[in-house]
Amino acid sequence: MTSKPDRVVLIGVAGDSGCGKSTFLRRLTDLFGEDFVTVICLDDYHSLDRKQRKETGITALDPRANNFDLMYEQVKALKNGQSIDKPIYNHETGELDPPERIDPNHIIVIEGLHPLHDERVRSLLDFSVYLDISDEVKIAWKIQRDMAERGHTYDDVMAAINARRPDFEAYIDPQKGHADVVIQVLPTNLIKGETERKVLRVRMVQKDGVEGFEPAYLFDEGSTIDWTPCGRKLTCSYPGIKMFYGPDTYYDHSVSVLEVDGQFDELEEVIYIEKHLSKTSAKYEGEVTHLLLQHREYPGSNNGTGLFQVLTGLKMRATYERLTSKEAKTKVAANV
Ligand SMILES: Nc1ncnc2c1ncn2[C@@H]1O[C@H](COP(=O)(O)OP(=O)(O)OP(=O)(O)O)[C@@H](O)[C@H]1O
Ligand SMILES: O=C(CO)[C@H](O)[C@H](O)COP(=O)(O)O
Repeated sequence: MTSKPDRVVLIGVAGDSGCGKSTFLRRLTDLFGEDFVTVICLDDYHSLDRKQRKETGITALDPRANNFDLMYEQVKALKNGQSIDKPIYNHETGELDPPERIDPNHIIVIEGLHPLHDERVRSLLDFSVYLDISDEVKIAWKIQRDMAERGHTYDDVMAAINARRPDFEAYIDPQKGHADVVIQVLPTNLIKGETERKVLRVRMVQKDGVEGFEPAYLFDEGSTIDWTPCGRKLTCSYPGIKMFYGPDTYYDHSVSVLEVDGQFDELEEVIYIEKHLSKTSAKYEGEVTHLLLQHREYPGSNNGTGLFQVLTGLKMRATYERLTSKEAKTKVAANV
């Protein structure tokens, strides 16, 4: 950690396993600096170990396999500036290891299956994102990772996804109704029958009316816009790129949606799109493009997943800056 924080800002990153949380977290630590951010994986609050889950038939996605009372107490303590002794779930052994000491930090990220499930934990969050990967894309990513890197067969991957589905739908998916931003990753509409899921349609669903969070928009705030960027200014080979912006309703609340379908051939040219976006929370024109270029090797940098992860990171930075400057002003006013 750098210096003792005056105000701990708490961020939630929710999503199923294998949905790109690690990539998003890398973008966040790049933005804030590693020492400034502490990431807590909520798997550490599993109350049933692997053997007990197997015996009872309760999955890790089921709230009964997780200790939300402890999660709440510990997250609240960190937010109040107190250190905690956090349990550790060991994915190698499937058991709990002895706890580790975690000190408060400027930014604490709680990431995993359930950051938005428990009302008490949710109420502590200053900003939240849900990574919503459609089944088609999730299968493609899982196959790519688990077959190539972890030695699983196609049938293993499909069996694991199917076994998780009922509890995923019951307990994980509904959390997206509570998130400030939902990043939806869907198959492209540009190519009929594309099954490789290389080309993606990505939507950034931004909740309206959240204090201090100004949704980014394209061209004209509140309008509905379909935009095919100019082929001379943004090189994009077949099937091209399409963007959309407009208002919508999501889980009974009003949202502003940004969408990119397709992929960028030349990442440097994303500046052309950035110039047409407003309220990005960038500090200078070109910062969004610069952040994407900094890590062009991260998966999704050449499409809407990278672009919207960067934009969401900037919104988190804006929240951090707003809350910490408010805290400082309150202290000055109170002469502390
Ligand atoms: N934006 C993306 N575009 C293409 N593939 C991606 C993208 N994000 C993630 N992937 C693929 O999905 C895999 C899982 O991503 P990542 O490790 O970031 O997910 P995770 O949610 O942290 O998973 P876990 O919780 O299981 O560790 C990556 O190895 C990569 O193959
Ligand atoms: O969804 C998960 C979150 O990462 C894991 O499946 C869960 O944590 C259980 O882990 P393991 O399979 O290693 O016992």
